[in-house]
Amino acid sequence: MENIQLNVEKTLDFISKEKLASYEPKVKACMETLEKGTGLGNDFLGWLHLPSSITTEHLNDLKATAQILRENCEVVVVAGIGGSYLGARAVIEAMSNSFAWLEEKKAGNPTIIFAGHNISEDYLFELTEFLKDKKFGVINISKSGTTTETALAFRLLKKQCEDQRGKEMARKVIVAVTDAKKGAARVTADKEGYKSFIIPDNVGGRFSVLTPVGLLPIAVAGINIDQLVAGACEMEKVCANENMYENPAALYAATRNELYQNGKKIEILVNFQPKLHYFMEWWKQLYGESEGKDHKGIYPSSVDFSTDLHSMGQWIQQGERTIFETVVSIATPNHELHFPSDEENLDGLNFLAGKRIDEVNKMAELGTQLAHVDGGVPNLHVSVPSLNEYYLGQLIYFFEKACGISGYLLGVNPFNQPGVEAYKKNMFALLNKPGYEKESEAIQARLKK
Ligand SMILES: O=P(O)(O)OC[C@H]1O[C@H](O)[C@H](O)[C@@H](O)[C@@H]1O
Repeated sequence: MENIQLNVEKTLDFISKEKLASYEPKVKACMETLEKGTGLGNDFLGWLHLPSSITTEHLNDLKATAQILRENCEVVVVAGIGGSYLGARAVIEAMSNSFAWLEEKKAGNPTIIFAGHNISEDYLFELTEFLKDKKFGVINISKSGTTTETALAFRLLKKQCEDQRGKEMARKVIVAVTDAKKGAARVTADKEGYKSFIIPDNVGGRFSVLTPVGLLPIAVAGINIDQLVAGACEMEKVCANENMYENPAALYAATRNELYQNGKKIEILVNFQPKLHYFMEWWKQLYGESEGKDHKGIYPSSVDFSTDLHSMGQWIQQGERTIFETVVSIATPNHELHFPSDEENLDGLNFLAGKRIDEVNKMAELGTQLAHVDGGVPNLHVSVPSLNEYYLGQLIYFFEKACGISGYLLGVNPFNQPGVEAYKKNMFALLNKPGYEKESEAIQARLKK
């Protein structure tokens, strides 16, 4: 079977081949540091050999739990934020029919919706209203078990589920994915007797999609987790290659770091397939939290083309030349649709008659690549044979491995996120959370100035 392929040819007008080649020993050293666990953040390397360590027994346990939720729920609400949300959403959106959410909700094939990733009163009000006449279940996902957004949504959902479905059924259709011992989500799960799955200590949130954090909701959505893991396993092998040119993760890490050294401070991840929108959101957290620290790091952004060619296309073509693009391109669509011919040809589109829609999309992609490279935007290209679980698994592992290497090349700890705490501290102080008395006083004094 083919694998995903990375092509960096279209960056070579901007960085030298020789300079890129000089990364080979550095990349090799970073890979060794990851393997030996001798680098910064080395207590968070559980993702590195995660795919190949997943057992059939574990997958069966996840599938059995997923089946209980599928059988007993018309809707399953997945509560989580950041790494406890984006991976599941990325895969579920990529693998679902774009209009499935408009169909009637059915037990046996529940609709998945997400909560706990914002603090919007309107969102939560509308969600609780929508759930009023639904047989719903909840997957409560939080590694720390204390994240405010998720805990807030879960308290509302737990109560509503118990009120609507009774304590006994609620116990059946509420599942927790959290730490083995710590945190409020663990305490609640143990006390209420919920089925629970453990997030390993050594896997950070943004690297956790192949743990129950991602696998459980993905299985509940009826998506093949065996294939997802199989794809990741294949990439685990491919991305262990010491030859940089045969290892897409190594080559991607080297190329983007050399571009960064040449003033390309922003990476835009591009898709021509709207189902990949949330995959790009997942990627942004992965790279943003891993590399954006010590006043360094490429700013990860994303666009959905051709939609955004009609909004951000202008900026990309002619704005400040500090950007490069990485296109994730699906080679063959899953469906066939031919453009019809029209006798009157009032719209003048008969030159497209008989063509597949994807042929037009591919010409948009090629035309965009040529235009943007001409306009001074280096272009990396990741070709994905087709959009399925297997290749999503490959993409996930490829980007994770590249992220580890890239962070070490940059000289940061890719596995922590200390900067995220600053807003939380202020919010807790402003809300007078017990334990934040000093901070509350200080922040109130500051606001009075
Ligand atoms: O899984 P949780 O502990 O609830 O954390 C959810 C997310 O929130 C945090 O603030 C971090 O920035 C993320 O890295 C993490 O994935």
